Amino acid sequence: MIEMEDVYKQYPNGVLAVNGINVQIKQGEFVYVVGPSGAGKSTFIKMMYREEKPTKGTIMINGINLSKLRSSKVPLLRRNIGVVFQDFKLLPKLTVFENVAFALEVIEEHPRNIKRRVLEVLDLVKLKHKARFIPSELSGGEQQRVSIARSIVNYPKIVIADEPTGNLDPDSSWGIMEIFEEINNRGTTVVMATHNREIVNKIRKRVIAIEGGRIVRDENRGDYGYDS
Ligand SMILES: Nc1ncnc2c1ncn2[C@@H]1O[C@H](COP(=O)(O)OP(=O)(O)OP(=O)(O)O)[C@@H](O)[C@H]1O
Repeated sequence: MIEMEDVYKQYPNGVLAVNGINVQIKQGEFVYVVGPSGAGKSTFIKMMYREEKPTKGTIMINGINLSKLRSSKVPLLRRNIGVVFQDFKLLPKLTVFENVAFALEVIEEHPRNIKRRVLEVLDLVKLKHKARFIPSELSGGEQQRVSIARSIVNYPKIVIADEPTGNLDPDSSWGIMEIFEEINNRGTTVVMATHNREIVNKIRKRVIAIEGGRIVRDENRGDYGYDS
């Protein structure tokens, strides 16, 4: 469960990016976050994985109060939340396998378990056959699939994606969405900020629209609702 109560975020330069948000997202939901550029979508989701701290208000993630979470405990939180970015953020010199294995090596998982789990998630994203490739040898869509594999390798309860199809062509984008749906079908909460109208209107899910740092619409099976 993700819960925000009366959450505000003002950046040091004075911009009020989130202006009083109250929301609850239950375990297993799939939520799109939509809205115009600069509306506060990224700030809203960055606060869920403590990339940004709220200026005011309470954020609870699976019972953990993020405002009270010590910095030393943030890595522990991140292990339970997978994050996917628009620009993939893969390590360029590591192979696909190594990029995905990295998160398990950090927590000193047994090498045998690492291999089994990495191959399992690479199979889910249909990239087992490219385990030895490096990112520059892959298409954008394939690189994003690696980054999704990396995000779920620790069995997180929540996956947060910021504009995951933003750099991809339509075909690759639909492939990425199939994977997110599969992850969600297995019980993982998915929160996705997106500008992709076609996807939001076709694969109907809960839609939270943000404008000027506030939630202006929150609908189950909602539509994208903007022209561009
Ligand atoms: N680190 C920062 N420091 C100062 N201001 C910021 C910072 N990050 C974002 N902002 C500002 O906060 C507001 C909300 O930005 P945010 O990135 O959350 O919007 P967004 O809805 O995700 O936009 P986009 O769709 O263009 O990604 C904007 O005015 C932006 O300029």
